[in-house]
Amino acid sequence: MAEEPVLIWGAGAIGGILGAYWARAGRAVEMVDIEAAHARTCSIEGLQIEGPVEEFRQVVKTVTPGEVKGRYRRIVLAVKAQATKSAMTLLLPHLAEDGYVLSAQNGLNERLIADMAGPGRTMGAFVNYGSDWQEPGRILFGNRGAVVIGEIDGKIRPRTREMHEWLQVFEPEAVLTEDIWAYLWGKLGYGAMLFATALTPDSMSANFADPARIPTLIALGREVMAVAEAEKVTPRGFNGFDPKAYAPGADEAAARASIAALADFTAQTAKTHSGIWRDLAVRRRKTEVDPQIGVIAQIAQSHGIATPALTRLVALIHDIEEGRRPQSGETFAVLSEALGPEVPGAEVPSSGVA
Ligand SMILES: NC(=O)C1=CN([C@@H]2O[C@H](COP(=O)(O)OP(=O)(O)OC[C@H]3O[C@@H](n4cnc5c(N)ncnc54)[C@H](OP(=O)(O)O)[C@@H]3O)[C@@H](O)[C@H]2O)C=CC1
Ligand SMILES: CC(C)(CO)C(=O)C(=O)O
Repeated sequence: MAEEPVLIWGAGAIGGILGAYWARAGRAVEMVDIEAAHARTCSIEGLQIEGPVEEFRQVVKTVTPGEVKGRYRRIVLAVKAQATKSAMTLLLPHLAEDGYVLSAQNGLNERLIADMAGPGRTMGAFVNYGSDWQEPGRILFGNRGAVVIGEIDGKIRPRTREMHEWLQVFEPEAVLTEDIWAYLWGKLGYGAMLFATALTPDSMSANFADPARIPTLIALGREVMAVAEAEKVTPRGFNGFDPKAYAPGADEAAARASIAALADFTAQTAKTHSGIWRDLAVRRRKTEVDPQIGVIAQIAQSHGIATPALTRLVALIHDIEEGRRPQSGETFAVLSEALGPEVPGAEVPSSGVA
């Protein structure tokens, strides 16, 4: 009997790459995407993966949500966080009773997926490879990065091992964890910094290497790690992000060493700018700031923790989304200002937008 396909819901930068690698390895995989032209190209001419990691073209059967038929036991969700609810509404009729949704996203989407599908039908993943959807049928694979999979209750089941093995087809160093939340919170710390880099036109690496911006980047990491601690999560590190370096009371030198490692890691990718920067500067659309960063500020409030940098960051990203501010060094300086004069770089330049 033919193997039952894994369904990837969202065939963009993250989902499309998984689909292309799995199909190339002969795995049964199908994809769903709302971009009809992209779905058509992936199905007929093939999805072109390009960039320094590997270049190949691979046909992967891809349909639009309205064309999905039947039920699937294994669905990988790879849409932006703000599309999670609408994508889940569309996919739930196609999720088998004994199936599950594996989130391959940034943020705490597993919470919403568990609310909608049930905790028993939810699995988590943390992904840190870098990729950009370029146009229908073309994705840039900029760099390899950490890939981790785990159950939201921490228990490793046969299905977890099965999907770990699938992920290893794509990333041989993929990790199977009993604490996926530790990685997701680690990525939230790094993610907050990435949102700050997107306030500017500069590359991720240039931001991490800029002495004037480093104290603010560290402050963001610290705010997220303080909230993680209040949530009783001990974040795990990856690709230069060392969560202990940003923990309450940690040494400043450790945080600076982690920022230097992030400058180095992000210097070695063909994806020079974050997905957030790309949403703002290239796709001209809303970012994941509310479900990814706004949500941390909300959780912080429930613990009575102040997060001035995260709160200001959310407002500044909204300003850029809505055309009230440019992506500029001045906009970054407004973020630094939220931290008070003791943080270097906090003074807004006279030409800046207050
Ligand atoms: N790209 C990267 O390097 C990394 C991304 N991530 C995270 O991975 C997640 C996915 O991001 P990424 O792959 O970059 O995003 P993309 O926008 O490249 O891909 C998502 C795809 O899903 C489509 N889509 C949107 N809504 C639906 C829906 N309801 N049903 C089916 N398809 C839909 C999108 O179409 P449309 O564009 O028209 O909305 C798009 O083609 C995000 O949480 C991101 O933060 C994590 C690590 C790295
Ligand atoms: C930078 C990256 C690819 C993580 O490495 C990311 O998560 C993003 O673009 O938002």
